[in-house]
Amino acid sequence: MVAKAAAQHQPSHPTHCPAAAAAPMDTTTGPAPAPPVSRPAAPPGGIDAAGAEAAAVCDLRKEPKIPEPFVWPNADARPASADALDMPVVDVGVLRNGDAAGLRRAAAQVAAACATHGFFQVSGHGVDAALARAALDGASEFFRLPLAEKRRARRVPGTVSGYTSAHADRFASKLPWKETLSFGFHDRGDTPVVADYFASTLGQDFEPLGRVYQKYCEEMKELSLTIMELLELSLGVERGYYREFFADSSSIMRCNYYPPCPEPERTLGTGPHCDPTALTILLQDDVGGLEVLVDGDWRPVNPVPGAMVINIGDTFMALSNGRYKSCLHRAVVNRRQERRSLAFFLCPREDRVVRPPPSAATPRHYPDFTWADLMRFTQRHYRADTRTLDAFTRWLAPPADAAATAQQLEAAS
Ligand SMILES: C=C1C[C@]23C[C@H]1CC[C@H]2[C@]1(C)CCC[C@@](C)(C(=O)O)[C@H]1[C@@H]3C(=O)O
Ligand SMILES: O=C(O)CCC(=O)C(=O)O
Ligand SMILES: [Fe+2]
Repeated sequence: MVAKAAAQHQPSHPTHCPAAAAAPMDTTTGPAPAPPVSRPAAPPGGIDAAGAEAAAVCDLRKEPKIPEPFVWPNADARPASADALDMPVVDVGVLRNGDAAGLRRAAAQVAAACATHGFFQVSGHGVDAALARAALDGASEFFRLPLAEKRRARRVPGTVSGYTSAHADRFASKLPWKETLSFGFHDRGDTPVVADYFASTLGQDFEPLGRVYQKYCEEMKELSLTIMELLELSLGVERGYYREFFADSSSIMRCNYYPPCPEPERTLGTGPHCDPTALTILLQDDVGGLEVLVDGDWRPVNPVPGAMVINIGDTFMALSNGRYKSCLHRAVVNRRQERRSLAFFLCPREDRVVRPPPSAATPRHYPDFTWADLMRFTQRHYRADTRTLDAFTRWLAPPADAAATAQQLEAAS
């Protein structure tokens, strides 16, 4: 069974979108975040990380009760308290068909959504329906494999790529009731990096699935760049600024698999968080489970057949200098049905400096940073939650008084 573990300290979650309260960058905020919260060594007689992972969600579906490490605080797991979020389904086809009125409508829909809860859905995206279905079904095919086969792709510590079960190799409490398979995507060279990842990690039998995800990621990138054009238009910033910023992007593809759960009200498939990345394109199946926190209420995002869910992440919130909001969301699970979702996380090239366009840059709300640094922060030092960007900002540049204290301690020693 998953090793018992000390609870991790996590800040409580504000009841509104934190960015909505974003003030100009304040370098005098409190002390740097808690030190890196990594998985404590398994207790004597406990099982090690690999054992914990093996005993995690894969083998637990048959249990009548969920193990303690999967139990989340009520504040995080409290039930949805309102109707589904009424979010626009924006027809992004208007960016290509010359419909000027349609374009103005789409820009207005996106502006209203992104300046509040940061979520909207898109139709007219041009992603082939058969490809989307193959990508979802391919996820089921992978997650149905025996654990030993899935573990051949297990996550390399300190990176985001690979297979994990409940993140039991990283965390010791508040384990998410999910399995995930993540891999990187970029098209800066001629190599089909996703197809190669599947063939090299899972073997020749998985070449067809690797080609499905290679094609899927290529289409996700193209859709991301189209959405960047719409975001430029809706923000009134220099045309091409965001599209060019992500032309050489490095992104993360994540397949989420949420098994049925015997006690869904006590755990979460994915805990409350803001995506640290720039933009997320989520293809979900028809089960439902994604919820967004809006004015203190968890609001379900109902699946719309053929549409894809888009949300702003921390990196784009910084690129818009806080005008568009990266907001708290989570995924709940249920007793009866498995659920699958495919999240394409658009990220800048690792070394690009994240900085808003000149027209939107004063006063600055966030410091310059690179995605490489923010990604490393989430993979090695801080479990992404609702305060990741604030914690990262403090981690990057501790407030002056903290630096002075460190010098005094240094001098006194
Ligand atoms: C950069 C990333 C870290 C996570 C995957 C991508 C974007 C979303 C992040 C995540 C899903 C936010 C909730 C917590 C998390 C640990 C998870 O539940 O998977 C996050 C991902 C991660 O750190 O692997
Ligand atoms: O599965 C979902 O609906 C949401 C998952 C999510 O928010 C994430 O993986 O970042
Ligand atoms: Fe997310």
